[in-house]
Amino acid sequence: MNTIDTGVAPTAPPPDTQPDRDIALELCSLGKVYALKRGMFKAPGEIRAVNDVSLRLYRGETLGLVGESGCGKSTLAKMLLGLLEPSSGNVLINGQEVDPTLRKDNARHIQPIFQDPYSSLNPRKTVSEIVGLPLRLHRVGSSADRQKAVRKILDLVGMPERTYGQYPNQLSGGQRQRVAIARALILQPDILICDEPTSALDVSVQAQILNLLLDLKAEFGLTYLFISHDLGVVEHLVDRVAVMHKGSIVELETREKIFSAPGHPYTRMLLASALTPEPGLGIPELAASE
Ligand SMILES: Nc1ncnc2c1ncn2[C@@H]1O[C@H](COP(=O)(O)OP(=O)(O)OP(=O)(O)O)[C@@H](O)[C@H]1O
Repeated sequence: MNTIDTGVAPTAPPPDTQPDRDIALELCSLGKVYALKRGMFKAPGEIRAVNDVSLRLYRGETLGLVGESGCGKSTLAKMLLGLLEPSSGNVLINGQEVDPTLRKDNARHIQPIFQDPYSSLNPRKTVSEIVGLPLRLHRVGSSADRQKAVRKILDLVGMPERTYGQYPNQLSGGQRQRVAIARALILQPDILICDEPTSALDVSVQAQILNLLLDLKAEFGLTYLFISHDLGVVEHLVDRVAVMHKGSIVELETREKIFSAPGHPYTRMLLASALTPEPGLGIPELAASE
């Protein structure tokens, strides 16, 4: 997507308070400033990548986070996962503050699915080793229990048994993403951070993976933060949408409201500039198998 300059200064949406709902993930005035070193052509400085973001993910919902490239989506995701320390504010998972030094503990509650399954899978490990590794690291069960759990989850994500001993380079793109999903789920987290999980895949495979994510959410009652610049995909998947612009959330509304009556000028420009979804992304009807 091209850079859009609306000339509109980000303004915070009204506070998100739904007192009767259980909060899975809460971001409190989260900020990240990257320091820039002096280069040959540039003076030292800083980039405010995420600016005072407060958001709640209610248990069982899918919240879409949309915005053009460079608006701070991945920086935000990394802070939620404890992969990057916030410059200000904090993150609460199930009411507990995330401590970036306790990444292993966080991993039991929140897991990522990234855009490129190839680079996120260890090329020297087999499918079952990759999926079983979190269980070994967390010392869950006996070796036999772990093998059973790995087979169960691989079956659930639609991986054929013949692939269990294969390496990532022997798999299709869609299969690699299925393995990444199985690995994300093996510790039974409550929350998945899906950062552009289908944008590296062919359109037909995208739909299968999105269907799979929908099925898994229903089966395990998961909460998703679904980060995407593809508004066509977001419209099919999410309950609410947070629109991010220049590091700030400028609008947070239900999917219906965002797509039928967007309130912020930036949201309107984003929708106007979005490409029409490609044919074949009528997600619910497509089969979830490869
Ligand atoms: N490690 C870093 N050091 C300095 N600046 C960074 C670093 N990582 C990201 N940035 C800058 O922070 C801003 C937000 O980047 P980020 O990757 O979070 O955006 P994004 O919305 O995820 O973009 P994309 O959709 O292209 O991945 C950008 O201006 C980017 O150049």
